[in-house]
Amino acid sequence: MKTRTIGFIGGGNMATSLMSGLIASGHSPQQIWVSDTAATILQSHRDHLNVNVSNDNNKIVQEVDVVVLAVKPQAMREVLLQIAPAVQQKKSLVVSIAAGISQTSLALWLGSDVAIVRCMPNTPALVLTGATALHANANVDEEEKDLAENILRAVGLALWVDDEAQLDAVTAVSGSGPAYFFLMMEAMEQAAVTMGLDEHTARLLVQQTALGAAKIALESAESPALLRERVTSPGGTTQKAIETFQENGFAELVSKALQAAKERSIEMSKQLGAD
Ligand SMILES: NC(=O)C1=CN([C@@H]2O[C@H](COP(=O)(O)OP(=O)(O)OC[C@H]3O[C@@H](n4cnc5c(N)ncnc54)[C@H](OP(=O)(O)O)[C@@H]3O)[C@@H](O)[C@H]2O)C=CC1
Ligand SMILES: O=C(O)[C@@H]1CCC=N1
Repeated sequence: MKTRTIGFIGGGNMATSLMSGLIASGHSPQQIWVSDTAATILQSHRDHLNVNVSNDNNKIVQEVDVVVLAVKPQAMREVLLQIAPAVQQKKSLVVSIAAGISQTSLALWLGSDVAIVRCMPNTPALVLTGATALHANANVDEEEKDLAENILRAVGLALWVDDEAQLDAVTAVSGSGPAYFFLMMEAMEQAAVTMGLDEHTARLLVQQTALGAAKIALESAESPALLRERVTSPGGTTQKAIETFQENGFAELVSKALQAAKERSIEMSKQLGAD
């Protein structure tokens, strides 16, 4: 497929992860554009990523084939009303990464004939290990689907969902998910220091253990439950820890936390969108 130009509106955390991942996977920085309201952010992207920058969102639409919407959900309405005429005139493919902004809202603010892919990526895109689920509206043709998928696949796993409602669950699982693992790592580090390890040793042991567990889980055909059992010698140390987790409602807590994230995604689409 011909290399396309990609423009990010909003140059914050997620756009930085995606741009860095795209460049690391072989995209030319010259084919990437980014806009932001903060001059310091634009300067940093120009200096560190060598991408094209502008403080004019409509300039981004003019310059690129694919427009990626990477502002906070709260800023989305204003930005879309601002770029809608240029998007319609250029017949741009638009990819939104915003949590809780539905296809209905995006189409209302951009125009009902605009080709829109709504997706939910995550920050490990920065290290080409992202996980993204995508949903296309009825205006997106097969070539545009491939185009959107290729952008997200360049930075990790990319899966399509037919039912847009599933993106609320995806947001709760993989969109927010890296933060849950970091929380676990934080807690394990703190516990390790409390037990007498120095901070550096604690951090290295926790990081390598997380990486090792994720690699085994990915490379093995077996379930996490079976992999867990392999570590758990009867009457040994792991059993004591697992029992402590289970007696204190670990699975219920995780379920409750993910449900809260999913409900927040639904609530955001009502508060910030047109749903
Ligand atoms: N962070 C994550 O892990 C994930 C985030 N997302 C989604 O990605 C989107 C971006 O999130 P994130 O990167 O964390 O947010 P950030 O706040 O880091 O980035 C958004 C950027 O957009 C800028 N901005 C605000 N208004 C405008 C405007 N009118 N025109 C151009 N730029 C503007 C902001 O500037 P300023 O700060 O000055 O307002 C900021 O630099 C959100 O919609 C979020 O739901 C999706 C998956 C994961
Ligand atoms: O916390 C948020 O709302 C965004 C969406 C998923 C990850 N970060």
